[in-house]
Amino acid sequence: MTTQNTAPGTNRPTLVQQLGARKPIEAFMAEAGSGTGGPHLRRSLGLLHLTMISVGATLGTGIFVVLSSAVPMAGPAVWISFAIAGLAAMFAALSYAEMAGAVPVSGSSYTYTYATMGEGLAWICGWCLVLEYAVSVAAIAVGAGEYINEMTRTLGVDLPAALTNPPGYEGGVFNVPALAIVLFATVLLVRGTKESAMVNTVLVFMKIAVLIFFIVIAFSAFTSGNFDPLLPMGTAGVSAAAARLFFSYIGFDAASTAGEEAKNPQRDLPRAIVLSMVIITTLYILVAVSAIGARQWTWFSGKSAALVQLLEEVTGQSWVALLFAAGAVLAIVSIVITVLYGQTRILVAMSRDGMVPAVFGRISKSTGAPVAGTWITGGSVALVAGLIPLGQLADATSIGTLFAFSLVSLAVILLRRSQPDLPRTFKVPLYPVTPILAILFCGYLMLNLGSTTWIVFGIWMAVGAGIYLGYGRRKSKLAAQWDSRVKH
Ligand SMILES: NC(=[NH2+])NCCC[C@H](N)C(=O)O
Repeated sequence: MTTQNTAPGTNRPTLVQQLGARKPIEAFMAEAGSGTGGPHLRRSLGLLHLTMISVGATLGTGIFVVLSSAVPMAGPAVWISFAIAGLAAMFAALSYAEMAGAVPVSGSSYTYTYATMGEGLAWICGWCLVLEYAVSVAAIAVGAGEYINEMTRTLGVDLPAALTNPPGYEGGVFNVPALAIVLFATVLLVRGTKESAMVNTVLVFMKIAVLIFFIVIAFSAFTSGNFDPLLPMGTAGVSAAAARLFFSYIGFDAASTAGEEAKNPQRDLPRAIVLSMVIITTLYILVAVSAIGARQWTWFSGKSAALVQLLEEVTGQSWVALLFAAGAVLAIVSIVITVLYGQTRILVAMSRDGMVPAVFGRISKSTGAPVAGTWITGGSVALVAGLIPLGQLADATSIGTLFAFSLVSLAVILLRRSQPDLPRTFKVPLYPVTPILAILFCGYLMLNLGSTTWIVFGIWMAVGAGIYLGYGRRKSKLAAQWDSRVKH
């Protein structure tokens, strides 16, 4: 190691210069593609696997539980709430599709922000992504204990609460199912991307099958009269429910973290992102329409597991509860695989820029995966999931996610202005209306989240700023090159 670059020379940028420093897109592409300086990620994913990564990260526990709280808010028009939330998500997804096609590397919104808005916002974005990915995946894994408990109870075995809940929550000591699922995903990811993507694809098909089973059964009890009156809670109820439902659409961006492992990223990433949104929105609206068709909207209020109860009543069978609990566990496993995958790839990109330690970017020669980084990330998430009840932090993930989404839409606009001739395999329709609407939608939903959530988010960002000033600012590769740029 030479001491030249690390010496605090007078040529280093000032804080303001460094925060605004943008890294050229050509530099991202060269680092990602060339494989200089050691093994690099392998290109093994086609359109199906990429789409299933996004569907896997999105289609989750949300849809299994959320109807019970959304139907009383919106009435039979809840399917319109799903459509509105889906539209908001689709606007953001279109922006992701354009950026992923133009800058197909693994850092997702962190990279897009670095290229268009500078290091400061890029770090903030990367730190928000840790909320969206690592923290949210731990929060989701925590729910696994509940469903596994439900499954074993149907089979006549009652697992001790001490082993299925985090400490301080219903007599819990350690949430073993949460730990086990995260470790399973970690081991799988260490073995290789292709293997993980294959397992994920199978799991996604299974969870889609459970939802289709629900849709078919519920439609068999369809009564069109249940949709009259359509708007008993007024249009305000419909939009409040839409804000609540947005959570169930988060995750479609996961494919954009696979930029360096896609066989044909320019073509397939935009397609995978848009396709996954179409699949998810269709399924959600069908679930909502069939559920309301089967039961009057007032029936849903106060039922925590409305979908399961509905199936039990319509079929008269109790094993459907087991099927649904199994569906929820499968959903959690595939979310954990895909979201953990995304987090490790974002960290690979950040480590290349010096924003996080180099160990996160070390790719194994034999598996082509960032093995050390995956163990560190998976191990930490597993411990957090087993030990910490994540209530408040989980809510803050929505703000972090929405913030990252709005940055991506802003990046679309900035990049169209700064590099109009950059090859783009996908362009958002109705530019600039679509990205502007996406930003407005995200901002509106952020404002709708409670004040405690904002405080938690503020604390999270303050911690992030501290880490940047203590680490990223000093280690930034871009700032180090600044030195040489000025010298030569
Ligand atoms: N990238 C993520 N944070 N994915 C998980 C989001 C939660 C998922 N949409 C659900 O309904 O359960």
